[in-house]
Amino acid sequence: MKTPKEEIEELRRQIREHDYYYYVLAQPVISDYEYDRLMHRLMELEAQYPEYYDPNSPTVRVGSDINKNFEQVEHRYPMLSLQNTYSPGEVTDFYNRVKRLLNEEVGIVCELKFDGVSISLIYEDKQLIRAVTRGDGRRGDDVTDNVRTIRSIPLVLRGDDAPSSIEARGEIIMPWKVFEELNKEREEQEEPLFANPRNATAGTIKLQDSRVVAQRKLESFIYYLLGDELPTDSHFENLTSARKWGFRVSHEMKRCSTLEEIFDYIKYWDKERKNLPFAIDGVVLKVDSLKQQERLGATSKFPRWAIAYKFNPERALTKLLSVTFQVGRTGAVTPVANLEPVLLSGTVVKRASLYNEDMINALDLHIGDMVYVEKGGEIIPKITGVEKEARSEDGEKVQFIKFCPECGTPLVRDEDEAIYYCPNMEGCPAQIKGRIEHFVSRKAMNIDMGPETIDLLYEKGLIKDAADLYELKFEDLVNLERWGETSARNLLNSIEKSKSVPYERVLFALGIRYVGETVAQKLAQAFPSIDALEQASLEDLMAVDGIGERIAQSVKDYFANPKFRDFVQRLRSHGLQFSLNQESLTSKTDKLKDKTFVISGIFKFHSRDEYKALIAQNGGKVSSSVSKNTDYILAGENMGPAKLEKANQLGIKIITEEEFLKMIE
Ligand SMILES: NC(=O)c1ccc[n+]([C@@H]2O[C@H](COP(=O)([O-])OP(=O)(O)OC[C@H]3O[C@@H](n4cnc5c(N)ncnc54)[C@H](O)[C@@H]3O)[C@@H](O)[C@H]2O)c1
Ligand SMILES: [Zn+2]
Repeated sequence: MKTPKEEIEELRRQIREHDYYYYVLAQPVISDYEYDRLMHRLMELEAQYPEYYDPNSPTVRVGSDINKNFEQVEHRYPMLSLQNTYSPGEVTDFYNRVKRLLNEEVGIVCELKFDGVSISLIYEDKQLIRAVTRGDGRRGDDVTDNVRTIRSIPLVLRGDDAPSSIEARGEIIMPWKVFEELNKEREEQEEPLFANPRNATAGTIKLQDSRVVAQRKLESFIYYLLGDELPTDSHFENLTSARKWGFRVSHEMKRCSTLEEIFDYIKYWDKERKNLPFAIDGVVLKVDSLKQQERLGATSKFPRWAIAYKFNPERALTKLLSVTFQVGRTGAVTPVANLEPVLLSGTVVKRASLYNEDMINALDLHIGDMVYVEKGGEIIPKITGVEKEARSEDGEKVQFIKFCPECGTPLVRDEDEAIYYCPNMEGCPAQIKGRIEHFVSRKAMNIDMGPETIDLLYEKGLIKDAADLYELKFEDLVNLERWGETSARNLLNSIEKSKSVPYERVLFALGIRYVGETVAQKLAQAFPSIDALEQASLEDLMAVDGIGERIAQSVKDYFANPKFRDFVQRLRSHGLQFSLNQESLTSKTDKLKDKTFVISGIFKFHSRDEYKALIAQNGGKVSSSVSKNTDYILAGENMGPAKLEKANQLGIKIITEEEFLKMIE
């Protein structure tokens, strides 16, 4: 049995550890709910044993996000956290307490609790001069350059009645859609996924390259104003005015004067939050009058005039059957939990991501454990806790493997990303096959072969890398088990056809680390041939919009490796496209003379910009909206329904990519 003192110390240590993962690394290893339980237990013990008071305890201090890569700035007014609760009873207590203390009419403003990163914006002479994170509550990181890229944050305040100097506090958030795209991209690149939009935002706002921040499409909401020039005593009214000055203020805030109204608001948003385009984790209740706020004051950690009610997470309890370790094409090893199927927010969950070793250790997982699963958005569910009481004796502790499950090579750990890699790039079958799979995928070379075919050809020794595909012969294939003339011919045709896949997709197909589809397009535009790309210096590469040091370095590393240079050389000798097709880009015809096109949807053969260029080169015009002047709609997959309807109404001809390319042949 632990003594209370030991338990208090242990909790403080654990919470500090989790603060570091959460605030500094933006990679929490336990759920907020678990964290809040630890904190709650610590508060309970500290109240019971006041002799162990410590001014540095996490119960008295704001968790710090300070990062040594930024300059720290003092806050003019301390930036505190919020008292939080999961219990409706404590909301009632809060309401009764402020009424009793103030002993007069109290208005309460209910707001959404945006799940992002808090920011302080300083305006002087109506100009944004600084943006600072909460830091440790007294000083925060100066992230002005990054914040300037967020469209919904005004750089200059508008209107004659806007105060000349003011501090606006709010939340920077990443909408679900952006979050999901970012994670999808990271999954393709085998980079560690962000657990939720809050962590993705926290990671983004602390990036060193503002250009990358700009691409992440962050948004913001302002929820508090400070300064000597505020128009009224009402927090609600002031925020309403702030809209006119150019701030984005949520329309979902509501002024309430009874407990009943407050609970209606809470109930409504507990359901309705699923329909919001961004994450919220609760609602915030604030005393409306600034004078009353001042009378109530604050502790060292939170104001007494506000409370956050947090929603219970949607989670399910199920059994952990086993853990498998998957090796991807970059050698990154990801642990995956196999679960007894369980229903969670409408879908059956069988597998969950375990992210990395730190997470496995923090959860102290054993096979056979009853575990909690939660969903962070539409993506893969994750394990957020273990029901320790339900643990059976014989369940083996889950340990991260030390050797590659595919080739037996000892794994190496990348400390920056807390990820294990199999370093056997050239010999590890999982990596070799993974690279070929990537090479042939639809968005890359679009060669029609599935993982089973790759497996088979690899096992037979017919392919050892993607360049070998171009050396396959009819005789190699036709006698394979369950193959015949047709399948052999189809595959060879598909391979042959891939030789005309444009340069930027070939670049993507190479599988250079961090070079996804979009990056490949940018590189191809900036370096129109592989020779130019190979010769580019780190600075040349970083001069391209959206290419940071990490990507640039990865490209340099790729071409510095003789094995990869040789691989590229072999592909080249087979006639793949290694430069932008200058001829087709400059050739001018008037095949599309006087024709106006609207481009809509997602395309397989060329990018949207390339189609625009092709239309222009052939004498046509491109317009962004459908009107009676439109001659053709060039439609890819998932064309917008509004455009489709309009086109049908006006009787405009809709053509496919294939049809379009025929027109300019
Ligand atoms: N999982 C983990 O390991 C881990 C670790 C540390 C902290 N946490 C989580 O973070 C919480 C503590 O973080 P915190 O101190 O930032 O508190 P918090 O996130 O619970 O609440 C305070 C924050 O809410 C934000 N907020 C959003 N909408 C707001 C609004 N309308 N008005 C005012 N503020 C609004 C502000 O940024 C404010 O700083 C914990 O309760 C826990 O849930 C989790
Ligand atoms: Zn391996």
